[in-house]
Amino acid sequence: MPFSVLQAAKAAALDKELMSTCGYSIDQLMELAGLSVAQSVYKSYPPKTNPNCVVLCGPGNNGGDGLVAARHLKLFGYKQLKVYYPRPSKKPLFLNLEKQLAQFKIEVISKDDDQFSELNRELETSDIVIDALFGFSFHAPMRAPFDGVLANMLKAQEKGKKVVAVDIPSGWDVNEGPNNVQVAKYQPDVLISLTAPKPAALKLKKEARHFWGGRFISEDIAKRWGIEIPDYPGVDEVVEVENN
Ligand SMILES: NC(=O)C1=CN([C@@H]2O[C@H](COP(=O)(O)OP(=O)(O)OC[C@H]3O[C@@H](n4cnc5c(N)ncnc54)[C@H](O)[C@@H]3O)[C@@H](O)[C@H]2O)[C@@H](O)CC1
Ligand SMILES: [K+]
Repeated sequence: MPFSVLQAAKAAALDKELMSTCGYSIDQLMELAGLSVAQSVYKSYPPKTNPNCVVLCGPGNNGGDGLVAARHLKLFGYKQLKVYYPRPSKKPLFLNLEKQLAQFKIEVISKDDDQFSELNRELETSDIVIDALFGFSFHAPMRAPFDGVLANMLKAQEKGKKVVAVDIPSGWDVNEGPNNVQVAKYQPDVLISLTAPKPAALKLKKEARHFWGGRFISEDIAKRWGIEIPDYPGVDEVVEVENN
């Protein structure tokens, strides 16, 4: 099915509305976002054939979605699971997510050298790389160390690793797509759009798979914001949509 899109400013405003007048907390939305990501990964690259996964987490809520997804992926059966999180947040929500990962014995790597040795070791042994670096609050150009993280992720993708992007491929302009030199060649293999796809999703390569996740919008909100909610199958948190 084709999809309607939500401009960058609207996506941020809707996010605010959900967490104010609608009564949601960020923890709730992030949990459902991360679960959507994990379900999309499972549908695209099941653990039986792709058991090794590294989750690259940025400093904001997009990174938080990645931390949640890692926990669900462990429960879904991914054997070798690592989190690469070079600028960990000190906010209680994020500290708690890290504690939860520790309970599941999922290693979180927060230190590295200039050569990104730790990152590259994980990329080397992974089947799947989850890009949870930046979402709808990103503004180019990408600063260190994330420019280097992204460059190494792209090299790994050239070697055949599968890249799954959370909400927006990191570094893409939310409205325009890959419009700057750092990400000119970046195309994820899978994208999970949260709440609703942003205009950048229209720039996905034809072969990419695109899932719509974040099943937390009521019909009233959807109508008010001009979002056509897709038909989620059964109890799934995600639905696959056609590339426009
Ligand atoms: N309602 C929704 O749609 C929900 C959205 N969530 C996620 O939250 C994301 C948005 O989160 P945030 O607003 O925290 O923003 P992001 O996670 O997109 O990024 C913000 C962080 O990136 C840093 N940053 C921005 N530009 C940078 C640059 N050029 N170089 C280096 N660092 C840079 C900022 O200082 C900040 O720390 C969404 O994309 C989605 O993934 C979910 O967690 C919850 C539900
Ligand atoms: K991302």
